[in-house]
Amino acid sequence: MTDTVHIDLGDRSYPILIASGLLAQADTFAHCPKASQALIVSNETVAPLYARQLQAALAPHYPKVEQVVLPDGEAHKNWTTLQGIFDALMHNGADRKTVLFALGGGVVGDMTGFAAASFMRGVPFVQVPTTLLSQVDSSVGGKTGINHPLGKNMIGAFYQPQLVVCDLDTFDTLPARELSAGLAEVIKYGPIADMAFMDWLEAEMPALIAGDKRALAHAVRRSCEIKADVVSKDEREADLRAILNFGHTFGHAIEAGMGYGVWLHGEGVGAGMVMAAELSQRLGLVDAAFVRRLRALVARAGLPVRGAMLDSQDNAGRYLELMRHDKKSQAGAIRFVLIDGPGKAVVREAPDALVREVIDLCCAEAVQA
Ligand SMILES: NC(=O)c1ccc[n+]([C@@H]2O[C@H](COP(=O)([O-])OP(=O)(O)OC[C@H]3O[C@@H](n4cnc5c(N)ncnc54)[C@H](O)[C@@H]3O)[C@@H](O)[C@H]2O)c1
Ligand SMILES: O=C(O)C(=O)C[C@@H](O)[C@H](O)[C@H](O)COP(=O)(O)O
Ligand SMILES: [Zn+2]
Repeated sequence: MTDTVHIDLGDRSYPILIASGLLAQADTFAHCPKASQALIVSNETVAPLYARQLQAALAPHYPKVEQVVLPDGEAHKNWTTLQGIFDALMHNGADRKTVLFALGGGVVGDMTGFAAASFMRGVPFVQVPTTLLSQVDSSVGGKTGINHPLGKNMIGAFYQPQLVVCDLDTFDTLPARELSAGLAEVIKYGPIADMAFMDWLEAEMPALIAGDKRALAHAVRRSCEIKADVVSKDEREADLRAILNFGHTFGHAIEAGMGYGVWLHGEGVGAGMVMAAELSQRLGLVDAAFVRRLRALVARAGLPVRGAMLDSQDNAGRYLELMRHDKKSQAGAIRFVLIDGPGKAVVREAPDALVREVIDLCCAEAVQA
């Protein structure tokens, strides 16, 4: 049975379909925009696994279905790879109705969405996420873009897909490290919005790690519900949507500071959530027991609970330098997503001295789960 979560954005509303076997069924795509051509955008890892199935499912709906295969990895989330999508569109004679299908994880999804937002000033696109992370987070909500060497997702656009298709069977081929990375974004929804979901995650973590489809289906559904609710209230991150950035201020600094692809996005978010929780505690917003609880859950998901060392001379200084580029910063002041009591997030500044204390503590070898 297919679960459907609706994201309510007026004329930009769309459904998120969640089930096993969706990718291989032509019916899944019956209500996609009509066009003379579709372009599947995937990468060298995912295309050999799933592009043939998707091509067959799209064939009854589009006279021509083309493919472009990108290099794999966060290090390729840049202008050069984006140009490859535009080249494929131009060489295939794409027009304003051509539909792009993003088949892959968040890297493919973010770049395909940005290509769709900008090609001919906007063509439709569909998200077909194949990682846990992309099903629970990146395929939903319309943040698209590429990285700058100094900062994550610095260039992009808000641009919503027409449809999101979460086929749970794609988890069958997902490496364990990528499953854990996806669990970071799942865990995030508990402290910021739903402590009952955090209780559920604590109980079901062994099943999730083992790839149990029942548990994963619930995690995808509940994550999409929470994200859809937040995005529908604040599509372009005027205020509320920033809570979805919990763990990301530190995490993005780790990704950029280590070099894109060394730490996975979800790994940065895992350690980043622990660091943000430590900072929340120092500001008197949560108690030590809550921080311990979150750290233990992150560790049980197979994620790092310590930050990376970015600079042997002045590690905290390097974090601060990178975090000043964060999109939430205002007038040079870094704004953090903090936990203001379990299940509630707040976005605010923190004194540099406290931030340094947290970085020094969390990047030291002694910190254990
Ligand atoms: N737009 C948003 O709201 C949003 C939200 C969260 C994350 N992101 C972005 O998403 C990216 C991370 O996404 P990700 O974790 O999916 O990483 P990813 O796209 O790099 O995919 C992870 C790895 O798994 C491979 N893969 C994908 N599906 C597979 C499958 N079914 N079987 C086997 N291998 C598979 C990929 O080829 C890749 O090597 C980051 O760039 C992050 O900034 C965006
Ligand atoms: O959708 C959002 O809003 C998020 O913040 C989700 C994050 O998980 C995601 O990594 C997002 O791309 C980060 O946004 P950014 O604006 O900090 O680049
Ligand atoms: Zn994220």
